[in-house]
Amino acid sequence: MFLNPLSTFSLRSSLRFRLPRAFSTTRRVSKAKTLPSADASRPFVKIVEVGPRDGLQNEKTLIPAAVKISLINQLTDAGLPVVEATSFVSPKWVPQMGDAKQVMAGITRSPNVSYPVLTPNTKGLEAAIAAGAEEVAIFGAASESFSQKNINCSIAESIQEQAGLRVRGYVSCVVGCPYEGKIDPQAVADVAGRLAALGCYEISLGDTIGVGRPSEIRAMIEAVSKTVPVEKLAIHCHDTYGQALANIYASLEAGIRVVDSSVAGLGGCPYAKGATGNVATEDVLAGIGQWISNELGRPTGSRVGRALLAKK
Ligand SMILES: CC(C)(COP(=O)([O-])OP(=O)([O-])OC[C@H]1O[C@@H](n2cnc3c(N)ncnc32)[C@H](O)[C@@H]1OP(=O)([O-])[O-])[C@@H](O)C(=O)NCCC(=O)NCCSC(=O)C[C@@](C)(O)CC(=O)[O-]
Repeated sequence: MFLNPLSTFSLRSSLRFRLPRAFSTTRRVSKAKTLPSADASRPFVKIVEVGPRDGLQNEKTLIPAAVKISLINQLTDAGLPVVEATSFVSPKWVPQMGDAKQVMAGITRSPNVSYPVLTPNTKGLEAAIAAGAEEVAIFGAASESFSQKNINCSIAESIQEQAGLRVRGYVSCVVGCPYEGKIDPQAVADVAGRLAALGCYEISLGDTIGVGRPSEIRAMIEAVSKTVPVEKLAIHCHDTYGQALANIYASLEAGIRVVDSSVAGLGGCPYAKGATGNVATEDVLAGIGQWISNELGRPTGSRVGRALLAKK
């Protein structure tokens, strides 16, 4: 019998994590005067599962569509509220996502779950709509070189291409770029601001190559939140140097309440050499579980949480 390992996390009850008092306004004011405080009206964290898209796009061996469909269905059954399903990009650039239409046709959609798909241009958008996508994610980079390598156009062109949509937006390379090195937080704020101006309901800030440190993530969020309200921001951390959980913690302190993650830590970007997978959904859940247990002054009741934490 196949045992769904995610079921051990009781995901259904942990889709939205109520934050402990450590993140209440009173305790945060002294820490971050310039950032909007986490407050009682936003006491939950939403997980956006990106495993089927970001997680699989860089796999060298073509994965059968049936396996991708089964993965999405299992993640849906586990209770995740958002499962990014695939991307409508050029199969010449990312062959692994060449079956996007088939995947969209094969999944069993839950009315309570969103299945955004990544679209780089109008052609991708049209194909996504034809395949029944109800939500798309668009992406720009904070680095001009990464934009050229990733989607073969400038940052400005990438945003123009998709103007007029109400969609989720990504900004890649928010602290570091594989081609340009360190990225100025203001460059991130500029791209995020333009995506927000297009009407993106949420903008996910991607540490694409996982080089960020908590202090840099915090400074970057501080800069972006002067342009885009922190309520509209999400964090998307790759775990190349094992800093993703610390960076997510810093993001929560800075007021972010949406965290992208990928089951089993799958992932990587074909145009970001050396970048490893996203932070694992299981680790985010175990980390948050450990954190709330600490707040409550008792050990976590999760066997998987204990096993994962024992390894750290
Ligand atoms: C944007 C393009 C297409 C430009 O690629 P191009 O070669 O400049 O585009 P083109 O307009 O010259 O078209 C070339 C060929 O692709 C076709 N084409 C054109 N568009 C599409 C499409 N949508 N779907 C299917 N086919 C398409 C088009 O029809 C043509 O076919 P041909 O005439 O040669 O037979 C290409 O660069 C591309 O597909 N890039 C995708 C790269 C990608 O998927 N990267 C990974 C995602 S980003 C990421 O992972 C980061 C993120 C979001 O997770 C956040 C983070 O971690 O920071």
